[in-house]
Amino acid sequence: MTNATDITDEQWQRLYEAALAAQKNAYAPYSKFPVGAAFLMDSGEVYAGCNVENASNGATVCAERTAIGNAVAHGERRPVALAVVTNLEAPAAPCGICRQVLAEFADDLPILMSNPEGDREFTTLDELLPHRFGPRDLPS
Ligand SMILES: O=c1ccn([C@H]2C[C@H](O)[C@@H](CO)O2)c(=O)[nH]1
Ligand SMILES: [Zn+2]
Repeated sequence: MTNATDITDEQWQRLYEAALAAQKNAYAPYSKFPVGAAFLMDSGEVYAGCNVENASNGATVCAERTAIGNAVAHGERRPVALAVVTNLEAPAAPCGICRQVLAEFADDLPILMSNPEGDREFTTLDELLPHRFGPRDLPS
């Protein structure tokens, strides 16, 4: 199982920079809360995304979900690390919907939560979503 210590400082830095760059493209005219996210996949490739809001609030998509969609659209399936950048002083964790979406593609996942100042906190999907319902729970 991949954990934060399996990811090198260089890999975390690369992910952070990709998430920070994507955050600059966030479409967040309603919340004014831009978010960037970037996944390192088992291929070694990095895929980023940003939140894309909508005048119909419920149609808003979080950065984590546009980023995983970007990875999946490139044929990738297995994320090994995630970095999320928000403008909060205390870096924010992915929302509940995104946690469930992450659980579709990873059993566990080290997650870096950061901001443009470079403050860093680490968590994992296991910590954020214990006792989850996932693809393994469906009858085959
Ligand atoms: O982890 C998070 C939390 C929130 N948002 C977005 C959704 C919405 O556009 C804005 C405010 O909730 O932030 C994300 O992209 N990721
Ligand atoms: Zn979310």
